[in-house]
Amino acid sequence: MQSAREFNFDGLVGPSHNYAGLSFGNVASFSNVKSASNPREAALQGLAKMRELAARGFAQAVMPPQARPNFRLLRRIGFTGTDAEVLARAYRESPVILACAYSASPMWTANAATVSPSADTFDGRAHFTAANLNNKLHRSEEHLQSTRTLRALFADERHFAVHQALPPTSAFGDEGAANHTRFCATHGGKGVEFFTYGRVEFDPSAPAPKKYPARQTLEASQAIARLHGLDSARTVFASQNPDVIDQGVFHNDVIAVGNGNVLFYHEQAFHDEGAVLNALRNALAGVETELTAIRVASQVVPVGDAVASYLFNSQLLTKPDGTMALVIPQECQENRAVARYLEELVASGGPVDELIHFDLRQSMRNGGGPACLRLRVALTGAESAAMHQGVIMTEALYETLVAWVGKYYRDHLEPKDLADPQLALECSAALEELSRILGLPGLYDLT
Ligand SMILES: N=C(N)NCCC[C@H](NC(=O)CCC(=O)O)C(=O)O
Repeated sequence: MQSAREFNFDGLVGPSHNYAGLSFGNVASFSNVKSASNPREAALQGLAKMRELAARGFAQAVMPPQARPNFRLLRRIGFTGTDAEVLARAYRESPVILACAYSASPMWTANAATVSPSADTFDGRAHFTAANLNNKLHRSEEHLQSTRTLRALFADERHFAVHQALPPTSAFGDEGAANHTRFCATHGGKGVEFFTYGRVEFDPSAPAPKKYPARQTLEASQAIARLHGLDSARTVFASQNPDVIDQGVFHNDVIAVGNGNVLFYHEQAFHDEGAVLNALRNALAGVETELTAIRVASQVVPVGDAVASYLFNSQLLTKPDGTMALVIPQECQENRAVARYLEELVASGGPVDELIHFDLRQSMRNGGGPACLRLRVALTGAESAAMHQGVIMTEALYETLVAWVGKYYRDHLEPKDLADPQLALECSAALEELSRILGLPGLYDLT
């Protein structure tokens, strides 16, 4: 068995970060619609998290933002003319579609792809499938750039396979790693891949939410397991609890997180909690690992508090000494039930003995916590040497990116600002420089 480390690829927030209320079913996105955003602060908050985790010795990398506005989308739906004319007409006729074309949503890289480390796959390569995100217009074209970015970062086909997104139809609704967790004894050893879904396209009698959309289907999860060549004995599929989707749990990573042999979850997360635990225990027995389940009861933390604080949208990270730290948003400290629970958790003598909290308010107001902002990629030594090195977070890269943000980002964006042609020019100048900073000259197809 080869040893491996888990890299967290955090999304760098793009210069057009704004609040447009585009995600029906995501409570924060809906409640902050049309409020003013601060893209500069958003990017700096994300960078501060990356810097701190890198400084603590965790393997940390950065995933670049995507080109905005998405002129390709706007032109394809009939907004023609010069760039300035396209923006003016879109703003006049459909400001919400203009907001979709401007969304900085690729910052939530947990939704960029599903990743299976090489220890789990049939051909011993790390496999990635870009997520089609076809439930929401503003996210439905991210996969084009995500595939391009992943192929630029993981170009060596001896080590990596990057699959294009699944067909963009509701049967294959796929939201990437937000509904996927891997359990293992060590990152380099064989693991159990755990897929959660909210709906089954071809079984109308299967559980499904009534009020909000289920973004992930069983069919999509199964397709990814097939593409990645996973062993069925070490793959578990589980239905989310549709009632919690209807309370704002639009991705499973809003109600559960896993790392190593630990599943940290709310008792209402799954449709059939007992069956999920049994399936995970059985599959883990095959890799000689015992599941540690940390279950949070509704009496202690009601679902509403979990959604408001993003307690479970935390990163559970294994420290060099083998204990785990929970990376939480500061909203967890501000919620009484959650803060009390967390005090008890770290004092309990269990695997989690440290809390690391961050101010991620700008992202949180769109429903994106610490776990949304990162894509986990477990890599062996040879694989991490083969990936593009320019995105690995170092103190020097941090300083460079802070200066870059200071040069290009606004500190105030309101809906009316999206009509300003100057903003589009600022965004494209910023990305042009960023691709030079990261050493990825062909990263963007700006034609
Ligand atoms: N849980 C995970 N992994 N990711 C969070 C994604 C948040 C994102 N919000 C948004 O896209 C809001 C955009 C707006 O309303 O302006 C979404 O709903 O897809």
